[in-house]
Amino acid sequence: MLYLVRMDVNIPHDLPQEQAQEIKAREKAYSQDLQRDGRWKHIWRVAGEYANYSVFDVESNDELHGLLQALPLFPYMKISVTPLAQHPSAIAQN
Ligand SMILES: O=C(O)C[C@H]1C=CC(=O)O1
Repeated sequence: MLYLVRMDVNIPHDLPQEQAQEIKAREKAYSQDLQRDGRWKHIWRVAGEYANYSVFDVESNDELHGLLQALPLFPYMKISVTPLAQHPSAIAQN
């Protein structure tokens, strides 16, 4: 199942810089592991914003929720999820 996910990041200004850098490094490693195993299919920066649009390919809502909840930046993100279905006019099956 495919999901379009938007993540808006809002790290509090009073979080120590070193701690923020450590969380971002863990986030990057976690994200890249999921990209390598194929469950995090796309990640795009929203131009001009500390936000991304991502596409996940997972088995269920529960699996997606588990992956998102484990994001190191999860406490500092607003996340919105849109389930995707096939469009009848699409020439490619995703
Ligand atoms: O920078 C972001 O958009 C937030 C987050 C998502 C993946 C990652 O490495 O950082």
